[in-house]
Amino acid sequence: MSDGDQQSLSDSIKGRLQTGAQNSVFKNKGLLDPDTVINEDRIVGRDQQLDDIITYLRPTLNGNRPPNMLLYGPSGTGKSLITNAVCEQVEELAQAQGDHFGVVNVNCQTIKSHDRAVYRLVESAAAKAGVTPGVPESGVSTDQKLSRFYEILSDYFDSVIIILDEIDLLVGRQRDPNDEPAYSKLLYQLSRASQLGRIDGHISVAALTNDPRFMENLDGRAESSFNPQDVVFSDYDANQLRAILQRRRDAYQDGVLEDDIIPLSAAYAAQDHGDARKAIDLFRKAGEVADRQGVDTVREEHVRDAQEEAERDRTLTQMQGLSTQKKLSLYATAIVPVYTNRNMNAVPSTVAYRVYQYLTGLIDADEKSRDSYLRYMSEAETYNFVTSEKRGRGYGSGVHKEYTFIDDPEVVAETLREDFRLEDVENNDDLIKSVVNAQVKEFFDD
Ligand SMILES: Nc1ncnc2c1ncn2[C@@H]1O[C@H](COP(=O)(O)OP(=O)(O)OP(=O)(O)O)[C@@H](O)[C@H]1O
Repeated sequence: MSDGDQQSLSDSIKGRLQTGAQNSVFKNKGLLDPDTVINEDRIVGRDQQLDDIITYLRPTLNGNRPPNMLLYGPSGTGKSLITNAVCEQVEELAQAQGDHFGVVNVNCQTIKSHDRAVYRLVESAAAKAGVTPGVPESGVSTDQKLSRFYEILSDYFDSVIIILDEIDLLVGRQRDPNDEPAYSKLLYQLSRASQLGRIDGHISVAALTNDPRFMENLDGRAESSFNPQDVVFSDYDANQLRAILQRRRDAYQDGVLEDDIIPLSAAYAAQDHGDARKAIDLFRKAGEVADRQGVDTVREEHVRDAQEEAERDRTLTQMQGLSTQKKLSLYATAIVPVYTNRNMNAVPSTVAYRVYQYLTGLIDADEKSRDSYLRYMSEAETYNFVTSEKRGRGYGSGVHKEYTFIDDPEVVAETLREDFRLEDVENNDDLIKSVVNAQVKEFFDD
């Protein structure tokens, strides 16, 4: 490519990028970003929870220790938002009166062990204090890390709130189901720390969870020393979700939203337990669909498309978490309607199980019994991948089940094939096709 050609290609790319940006239906898309921390004036409702948390944290500003808190409710009901909003204000007021108040925030979702959790606390506290962690991530005991954590808190803060988000997911490596979960041990240590004089200032813990029975899983010692004040967050209804979206309406350009967009996004999210995160995601995705189509208004059909896309993504994510045997059972069932020459929606379990048996041989996996296959498929039914119906095939022929896929079986098969072991299957496509057709023929022509 000559220099001139190169230049005109860059200009054309630049031009297309700029045109795209100018034509977007969004004005401030960041407002609909899941991680954006919004201003208080965009928070809708939650007055009771705000009041409670304000009451519990107020003592901090008078030099007293606030209580521990347990905030629970389904996902997307504002637990993190409200907690962080109050903590931010406490931080500002404390700073104004010359106190050192700190918020140490850790999301436990991906933390695999108690030791890792303690290290994350060290990292977070060090970042807040503007110092280095001062202990290595590995090679020293958990107790040394914990001591460093307490040292940072004592040296740099008068009072600290430790926010442990999704605490119920910090289970740790339990060798035995009766072992104490990592969160129980951590809560015990943190809530005992100031009582035992291991920290000079005040600390209190705010644990956030979706699990209303969280306290039941705590060890007795942890339960009595943690002893939190509860703050309950309930589902939002469609009206509340509507109000939440209304206050972020300026994420869009003026006049691009058709009237039904906000009510429809809110209604879809309300059907699905009233999760504000879902409502906001849907509201944003509808605009993304409109942008992709290059149109300048967001219409009802864009919300419906976005909702379908979201459902599909969720299904696929769930599917990727299945064990190999379950994937194989589902895959064997999905390829029957895809590969058969007949027009077929409902897949007889007899056919699918034979295809399953053939596939286990092909990829050298264990062949499970027919009952196991049926069990795996019942599970697939509870995940909403398929629906099933019992069918008799005439006198003396017994009863079998028939499975119908909720999503397109071709998409299901493709997703599952991405799994490493099912890649082998791809290389034998023609063979599998002929096995499927032979089994279908045998079943229906018998
Ligand atoms: N009352 C509200 N007003 C405005 N926005 C809200 C409100 N409640 C939640 N949101 C928004 O919904 C999204 C999810 O809220 P948040 O993260 O606080 O939920 P959560 O209850 O902590 O969820 P999870 O249990 O999944 O962590 C965020 O983008 C937040 O800004």
